[in-house]
Amino acid sequence: MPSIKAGLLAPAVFLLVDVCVVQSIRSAPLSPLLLAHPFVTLWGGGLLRACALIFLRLSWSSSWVRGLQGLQTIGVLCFHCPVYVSLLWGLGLSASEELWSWYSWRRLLQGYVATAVAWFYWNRHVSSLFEKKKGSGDAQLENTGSSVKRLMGYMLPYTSRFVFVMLLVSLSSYGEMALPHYTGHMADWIMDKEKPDAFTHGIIIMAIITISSAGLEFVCDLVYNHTMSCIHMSVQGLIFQSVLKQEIAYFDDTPTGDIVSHITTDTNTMSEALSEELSLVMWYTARLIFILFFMFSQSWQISLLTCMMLPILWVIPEISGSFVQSVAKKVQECIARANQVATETFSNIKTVQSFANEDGEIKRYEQRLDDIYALNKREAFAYAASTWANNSTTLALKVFILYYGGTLVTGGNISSGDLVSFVLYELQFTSAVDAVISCYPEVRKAIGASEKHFEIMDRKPQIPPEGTLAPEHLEGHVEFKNVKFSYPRKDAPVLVDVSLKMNPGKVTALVGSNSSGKSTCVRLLERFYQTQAGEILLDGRPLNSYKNQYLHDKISVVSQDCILFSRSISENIKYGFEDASDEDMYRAAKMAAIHNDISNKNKFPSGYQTDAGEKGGKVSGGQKQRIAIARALIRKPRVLVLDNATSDLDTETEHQVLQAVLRDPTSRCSVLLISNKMSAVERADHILMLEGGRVVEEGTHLELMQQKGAYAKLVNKDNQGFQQE
Ligand SMILES: Nc1ncnc2c1ncn2[C@@H]1O[C@H](COP(=O)(O)OP(=O)(O)OP(=O)(O)O)[C@@H](O)[C@H]1O
Repeated sequence: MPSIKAGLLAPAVFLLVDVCVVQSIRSAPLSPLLLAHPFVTLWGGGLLRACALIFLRLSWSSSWVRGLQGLQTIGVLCFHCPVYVSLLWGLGLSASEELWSWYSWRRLLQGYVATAVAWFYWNRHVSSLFEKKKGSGDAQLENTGSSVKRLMGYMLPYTSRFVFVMLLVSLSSYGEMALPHYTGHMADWIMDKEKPDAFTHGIIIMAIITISSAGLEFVCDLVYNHTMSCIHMSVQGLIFQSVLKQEIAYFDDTPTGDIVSHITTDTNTMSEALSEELSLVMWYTARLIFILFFMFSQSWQISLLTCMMLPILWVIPEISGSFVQSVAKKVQECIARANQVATETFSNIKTVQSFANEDGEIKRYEQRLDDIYALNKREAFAYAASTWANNSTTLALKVFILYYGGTLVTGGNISSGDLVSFVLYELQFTSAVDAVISCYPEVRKAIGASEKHFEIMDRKPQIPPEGTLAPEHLEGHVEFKNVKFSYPRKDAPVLVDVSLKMNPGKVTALVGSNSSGKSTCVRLLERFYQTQAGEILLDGRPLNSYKNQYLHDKISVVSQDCILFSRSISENIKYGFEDASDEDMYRAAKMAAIHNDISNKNKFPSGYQTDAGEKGGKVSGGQKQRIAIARALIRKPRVLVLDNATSDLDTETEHQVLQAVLRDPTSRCSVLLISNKMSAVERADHILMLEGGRVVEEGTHLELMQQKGAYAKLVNKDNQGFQQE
């Protein structure tokens, strides 16, 4: 209650002061000089009113009064009458009555109504088009501005198409809006005995306009939708590109589902909202302009009246709609409570029956149903009242316009045809204004959504720029020098101090318990992350000085979860290396000990053309791993990393693959073997034992077994597990 009082106090005080000022001017003995210049009195009076109210505004603490709204209201209240009278005078219309009666009670009351209407327009609709969201500042406006600029940037290559579309929209809207004009005049032409052909001409013109407008609309929609889908595709492609460029840490932090939904669903929603809503805003704005043009050219008096009555048409559905909504919400809550009783009863049916409380539960449920029934009655009443209120205000407006229009027709100001056209325009006008106002927030929302897309597009991958080295010949020597590393957003270091060397033609094995950091070493070698201290050298040069593409060609990694794509085996082996010859593919498959399997029609019915199935579902685990190894070997890498990639192979096949790789003169590369199978590790040339991110032991299998340290323990544990199995 106090807030309502405080809210009403400002307008009440302003009203009182204003009435006092106007009545003082009215009763003041005006000097003969002023009487001779009524315009000076008119404008001077307005100025005096404004000064008094502005003075009051300065001494008022209410934000509404002190804000822009207060100033606008004062402006409309004090100057609408001087402006109106001056306009009448400027147009050569009779202004004498208005000039001498502006301070009468009737005019004063009319002035307040006009001010209230103007306030409503500004407050409820016009200002909402420009308003910033609560709590957001200039930054958001700036963001929106820059997003609009960026979006325009994507539209720029299609400028000629958009100009064409705008032209078609204007022509089609003009045609459409000219129809009510002709419809109205049909009434005049039927009666016109002097021009018997006018009616037929009118019909022909209307038919031509209708067909042309529909044709233009069709072409316009076609061009517009095609252009928007081109823009959508290019934006989606750019987002995909920029996401792909991000560092691996970005993918660690961002769930894959989010990324995919962002690239597909979010961009789709944004584009659809932008293209659909923007097209609606475009169409209805064009229509609105032409409707206003035709309305004002038909009768400026009824046009002004319609504009003034429009807020009533908006405010009544808003009030009645919110009442219906609040009752509907209560009904939903009541239904939920009734459901809760039913769920509780049925889920605890044994307890209910054992206490013989069936009747009690039925009563409880019936009480809830009674509540719903009572609310349903209220909802039905509210709905009927709201529909009645909406329909009767619309009808009242029409009757009012017809009455006023009728007086203008009988007064000879407009023809009856003009009035009919006007009523038709009035129908279109309300729906066009409604459409523009309801679509605009959607366009803003879509622009807001685009900010997120641009954020991703602008994101710079947080890895140092790639190097320039791409030497023709690479030996494949790898050296980790006192490498220290911890994952982003993870404080504890994963690698504390790791030093290791890998040499061409040799197998270096990395072993250790789970989470000791083995795979992390591989990720660093692939340059997915950056070391925090120490360095990784490839042929004596820092890894970062090599080109990315070159590095990934020369270092091939096969991991345990090797993924095959739903394509042919041949396409899977040549993945990312499509230019490779079939001979290269056979060579790689032979080295990976999979060629014989693929050539066997019982296992692979179409040989290399057999489809691997989704995620390689049609291929066994061991075959999948060997195909993945062939995929790595086809590139003739200088460093081959097998990170648990031979877990599904028996020890003999694994050894056979490694020997083939090491013996082959063209691919005599450095091999890093990470495996939980100690039998596979045994044959490595050099073994490093990792524990807590440190190399705790290193040497050959025999040397390490003799040390009887951590490695020996691991081997013994593995053997025990094997024996138990
Ligand atoms: N992307 C990541 N972000 C944060 N922490 C990670 C990430 N990947 C691995 N880790 C953590 O780093 C540590 C070492 O992981 P790593 O995968 O290198 O161990 P591993 O020795 O290969 O283990 P396993 O034998 O089980 O595969 C683990 O504690 C793991 O939880």
